[in-house]
Amino acid sequence: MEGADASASHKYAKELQVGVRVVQMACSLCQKLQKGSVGPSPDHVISKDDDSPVTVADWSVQAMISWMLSESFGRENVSIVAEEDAQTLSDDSATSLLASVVATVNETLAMAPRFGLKGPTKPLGGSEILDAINCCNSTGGPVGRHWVLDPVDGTLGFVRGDQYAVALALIENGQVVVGVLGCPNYSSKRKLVNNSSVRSDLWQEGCVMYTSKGSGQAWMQPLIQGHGSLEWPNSASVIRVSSIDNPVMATFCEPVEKTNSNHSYSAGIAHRVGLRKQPLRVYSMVKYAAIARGDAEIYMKFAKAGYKEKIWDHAAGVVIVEEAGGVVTDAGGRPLDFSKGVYLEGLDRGIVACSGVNLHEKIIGAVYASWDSSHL
Ligand SMILES: Nc1ncnc2c1ncn2[C@@H]1O[C@H](COP(=O)(O)OS(=O)(=O)O)[C@@H](OP(=O)(O)O)[C@H]1O
Ligand SMILES: [Mg+2]
Ligand SMILES: [Mg+2]
Ligand SMILES: [Mg+2]
Repeated sequence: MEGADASASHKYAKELQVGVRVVQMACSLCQKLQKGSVGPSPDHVISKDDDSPVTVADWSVQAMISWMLSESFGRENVSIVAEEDAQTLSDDSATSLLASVVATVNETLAMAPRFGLKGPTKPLGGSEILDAINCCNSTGGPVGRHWVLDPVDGTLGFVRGDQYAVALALIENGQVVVGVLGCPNYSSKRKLVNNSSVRSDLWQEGCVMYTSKGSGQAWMQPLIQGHGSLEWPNSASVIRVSSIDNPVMATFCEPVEKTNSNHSYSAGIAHRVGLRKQPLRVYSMVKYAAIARGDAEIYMKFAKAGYKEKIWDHAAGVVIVEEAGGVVTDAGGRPLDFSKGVYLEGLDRGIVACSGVNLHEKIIGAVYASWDSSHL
């Protein structure tokens, strides 16, 4: 694997290599569910206590990655902070749901050798799979190593056959040191377009992006197709942020759902800064991927007051954008703090990711100038 191999002597070489491979496996799992070749219909959605959606894909990816990380690094060495828990799946009324997760996970683990990894010698049972999901209950913090996983980020995008991401990061002593972002519907060849009606089967293939902190480079490889002859190690290319720093030419992206980010506030900022293009509304951390790859220059997210951003929604994307040459801060211009546990504690108003300092300064300046008139 270029990129990860090129830095084989690097401190995080093994973490990066395993991380990229398990995210490749997870993307393959999600694509199979989305194509309906395994498990229930991808739009079979269960509502969590906070009314947000979860699917077989979310649980299956979390179980599979948790099992593979434990297998690769030793269960006792692995601390994982992840979005999902297995409470609903453990319920007596959820036997068919659990059966779908068990089948999906085992089918994916059986493919591990194709991705250069070792799977289990026999299929995992329901209790092992529940255990793999439940052991991702670490709360992170300022000391030690913690993996951070969003098994399916942008579940709504996944359900709608649109953009979604598998996001895995490693935090060491409060700093994000490895980031891997799988984007199954974001072609490594085609640009992102503002058209949520484009069906995923027309996107052909997705990509995985990855980096380690301080490497000064971020990489992208196409998805390994789960069929045909597998070519591993796969080709990888360096990605870089856009060089555009004129607001007139810049594209900004933001969440699709108004409930997740204040669209009218970001429109006000865009106007103040002199952005002319329509916002690119994209589900999930694919927004960070678009900045890192140079398909867009600005990402803004202004959640409602009182909403606390979680580390798994940002860790992988932030380090990839930074190493690709970009800047990510809160809306006050301060770096995001991944050392305080599950939440980005102390976050000032929102998140601003930019391809360069020039645009970033303009956006932060506009936030300061406009805050009094905002309605967040
Ligand atoms: N109220 C509210 N405000 C802000 N953010 C919220 C909120 N509720 C949820 N979330 C988190 O947002 C994640 C999806 O963010 P996106 O940027 O993909 O939003 S959007 O779907 O494009 O609208 C989503 O990630 P997933 O749950 O992994 O899909 C949530 O962690
Ligand atoms: Mg969710
Ligand atoms: Mg998420
Ligand atoms: Mg999620």
